[in-house]
Amino acid sequence: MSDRVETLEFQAEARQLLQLMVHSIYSNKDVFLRELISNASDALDKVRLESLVDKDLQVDTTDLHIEIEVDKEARTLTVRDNGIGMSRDEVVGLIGTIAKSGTAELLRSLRESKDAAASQELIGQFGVGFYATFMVADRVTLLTRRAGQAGGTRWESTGEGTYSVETVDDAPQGTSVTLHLKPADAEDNLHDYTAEWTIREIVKRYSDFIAWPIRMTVEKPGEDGATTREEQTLNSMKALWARARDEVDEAEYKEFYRHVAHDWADPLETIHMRGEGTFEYEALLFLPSHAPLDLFSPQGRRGVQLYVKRVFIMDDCDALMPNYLRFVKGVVDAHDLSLNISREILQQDRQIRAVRRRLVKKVLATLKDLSAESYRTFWSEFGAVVKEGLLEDPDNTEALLDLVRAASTHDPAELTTLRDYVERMRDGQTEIYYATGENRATIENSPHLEAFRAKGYEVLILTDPVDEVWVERVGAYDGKTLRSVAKGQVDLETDEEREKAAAERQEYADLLTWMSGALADSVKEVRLSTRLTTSPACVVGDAHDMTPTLEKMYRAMGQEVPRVKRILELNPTHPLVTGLRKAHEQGGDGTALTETAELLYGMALLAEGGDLADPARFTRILADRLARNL
Ligand SMILES: Nc1ncnc2c1ncn2[C@@H]1O[C@H](COP(=O)(O)OP(=O)(O)OP(=O)(O)O)[C@@H](O)[C@H]1O
Repeated sequence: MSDRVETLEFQAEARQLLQLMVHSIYSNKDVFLRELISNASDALDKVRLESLVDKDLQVDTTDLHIEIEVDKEARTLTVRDNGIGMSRDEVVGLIGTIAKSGTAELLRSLRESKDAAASQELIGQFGVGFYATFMVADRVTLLTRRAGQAGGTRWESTGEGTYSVETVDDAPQGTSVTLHLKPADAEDNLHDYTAEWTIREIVKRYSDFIAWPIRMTVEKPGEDGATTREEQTLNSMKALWARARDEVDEAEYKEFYRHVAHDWADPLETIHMRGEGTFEYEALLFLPSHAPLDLFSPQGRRGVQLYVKRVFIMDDCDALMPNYLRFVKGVVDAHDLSLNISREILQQDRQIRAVRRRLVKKVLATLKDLSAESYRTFWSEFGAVVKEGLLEDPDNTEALLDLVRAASTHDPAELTTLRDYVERMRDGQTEIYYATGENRATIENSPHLEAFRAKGYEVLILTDPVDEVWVERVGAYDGKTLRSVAKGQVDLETDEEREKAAAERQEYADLLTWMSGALADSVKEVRLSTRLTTSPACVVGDAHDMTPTLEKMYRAMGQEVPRVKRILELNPTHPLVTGLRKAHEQGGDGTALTETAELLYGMALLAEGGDLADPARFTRILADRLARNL
């Protein structure tokens, strides 16, 4: 029946990824088998779970397994499972499309990266799954039937732009994927995937821990010279997390990590623990060595799978790991839960909450004990996420503050801990100074830092968007207030300087009153500064005002926030400011004075990397002034 066959186009992003696979940018082609086995294993997990939850589902789960079959003559390799299978719509939706978040970014990064090794790394982070088959096959056929449904679906493609889907009457439940193999090519790392030992070796290396039997019929020489055929299970099927730590070697942990994390790189650290007593569980968790592309995407994949007595229950078990540790990957196998447990019930469960608290403590303790080098890697990849914990997890504030690393004016290259900052604090210094902004260069050149630098005070340089928020929320470290250099009054002066400042305030009183009026639309006050040594002016906030970066951040998120007027501070030793005072005293031209005030305010905004409200007006006034002085 012709209406049963359809030729469809791959979605644009899928097509681009396939191109990469067909032209095989990834040198380790063997991994295609791991990907197929991994998908089959997930499909078996799902059918077992569905049959437990839905008693009416017509499905035989007595012999769930994966089968590998080769045909040397036809040069095909088939991976078959009797798992959940896919409906026709699912085949089109799941195989013809890439719904994964981060795909667009991945493709953009791949286009921009000229270096082959970097491309491999990127694609490895993303995990190409089923498409990896096109590295080794020039045609792939998939036959599948969803558990509980009558008809099946046959899908086929050469990986070049289109695929066909056909409804078929009879297909066994589950999925079989048949690869029409490209010729072996040792130079291109394309092995002969019809050779028994090759398959055996790949399965052992990548998929030994898979909890379902992976079977293959192998040939054995019989006694009389004839060959006999026999079915063998290729994997040991041992759930890694249930084994004692000293019975698992590094290579096994790494492979398991790749399976759960869909990451082709090695983990940074492995945490294998067991909870005993009233609520028993085993946990095998990993800290990745690099951030996934979707780390900051709300749809991003999160880390921990929940099993109950070896039965897979769910991916992304958010009840077990807080959002700020979403990069932690792994498995928790809880012994005393119902198989029908739902996400909502898990969130409420007292014991699960206790497990989560222990897991969090363990992860934080592991991070604290990482070697300096590993921690550096960790912090550069995940620091911005861990700092979210300072907003989300008040119970662990202290531990989290000890994990924080920040750039500082103390050292141009090395990050510092808060503890080390405190130890370096000067005599009489009671506060921890920090500056926030988009990048180090802008912050370092900002006028706000001048007096701190001149007087030798160390300032932390915070450039992650979350920094603005956590410093406010936490407020202090080790009893020392965290104080922004761009907010409130700064008091770094000696008594003598204080006296001088009081006299200056008298002198400048008229100018300040007049300027506060002239700039009333833009600022709430004009005052003299104690933080400037070289710049004529800067803008600062009141101690509890929202900063411009935060204002921008909220607006970008679509939130309406009131515009916060800031304070303009003048440097009473700068010739432009003293000159303005004199001109004002002598009752100079009102328009010219107002324009000078505007220029001062505009320069202060520019110096901190801010935006002018009316850049055209600023430029015109400036150009007029320069022209008059030529
Ligand atoms: N053997 C199978 N049985 C049932 N569904 C499958 C099977 N193979 C693939 N699928 C479905 O197709 C989807 C896409 O598979 P694919 O391997 O491309 O990506 P993935 O497994 O989701 O992620 P990753 O790329 O990280 O491995 C799967 O999520 C699954 O829903």
